[in-house]
Amino acid sequence: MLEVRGISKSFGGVHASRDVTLTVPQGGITSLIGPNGAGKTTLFALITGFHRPDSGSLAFMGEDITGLPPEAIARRGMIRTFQIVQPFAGQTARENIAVGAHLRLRSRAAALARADTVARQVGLGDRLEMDAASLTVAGRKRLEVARALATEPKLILFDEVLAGLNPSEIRDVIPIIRAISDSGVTILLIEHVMQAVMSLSAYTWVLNQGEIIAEGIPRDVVANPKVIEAYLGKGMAERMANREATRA
Ligand SMILES: Nc1ncnc2c1ncn2[C@@H]1O[C@H](COP(=O)(O)OP(=O)(O)OP(=O)(O)O)[C@@H](O)[C@H]1O
Repeated sequence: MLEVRGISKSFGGVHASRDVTLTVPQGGITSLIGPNGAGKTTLFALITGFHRPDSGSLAFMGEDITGLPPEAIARRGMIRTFQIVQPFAGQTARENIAVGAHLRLRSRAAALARADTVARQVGLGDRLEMDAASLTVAGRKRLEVARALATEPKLILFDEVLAGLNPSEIRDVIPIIRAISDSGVTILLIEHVMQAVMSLSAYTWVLNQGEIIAEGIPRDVVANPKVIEAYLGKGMAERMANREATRA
């Protein structure tokens, strides 16, 4: 569905993406993990046209999308969410979600009706009249998901939709993500909450310093010494390996 081929991007001397190649299959949920600063958000921004790659190419649904702006990519059916949700203050949750719906619907009434439908899908049906700025963090995260869904995407890139939520809020949102996937929308998520990565995603790529260092089913990937080293640092990874060896 999405093919990322040899994408690289530097900011000054920082190689935020180094020759990243991956293919997201149609249907289901896959994920992108990696320590802070690994280049996950940058890769989302490159895929969805917010940054231009220095080299490499992107194809979505079999068509080249390299260099297209975000709106053109969204029209083709690929949308991202943002880690920091910034709703339009002074507008209701319904109006905020309708902004997404306007990508495909010109009529105000149709966009507002679509907003109502997706708000119910994400459990915001009872907060449509609230000023979006007064939503809680969990409410804002749902709003961001709804705004993306309102664009009628084929593929959604979720950037840490669970960040900042408490365990019970996370438990509430996981079934919503699963239901979106079951409705036929393909999902690629960036997530630090490992429990969610393990329970939701069928396949994961691990980024470190802009590079993919491992990929596979999450259970195997989190046991990979290279991945443990990337998260914990070399010293800690070696100590863990020694402890395992002593136990065996
Ligand atoms: N616009 C930019 N200008 C300069 N440097 C940038 C820019 N965007 C990202 N970077 C740098 O690129 C690297 C990757 O950052 P990125 O935000 O993609 O990582 P991340 O894996 O999403 O991190 P986190 O998990 O903390 O959100 C970092 O070193 C960051 O400082």
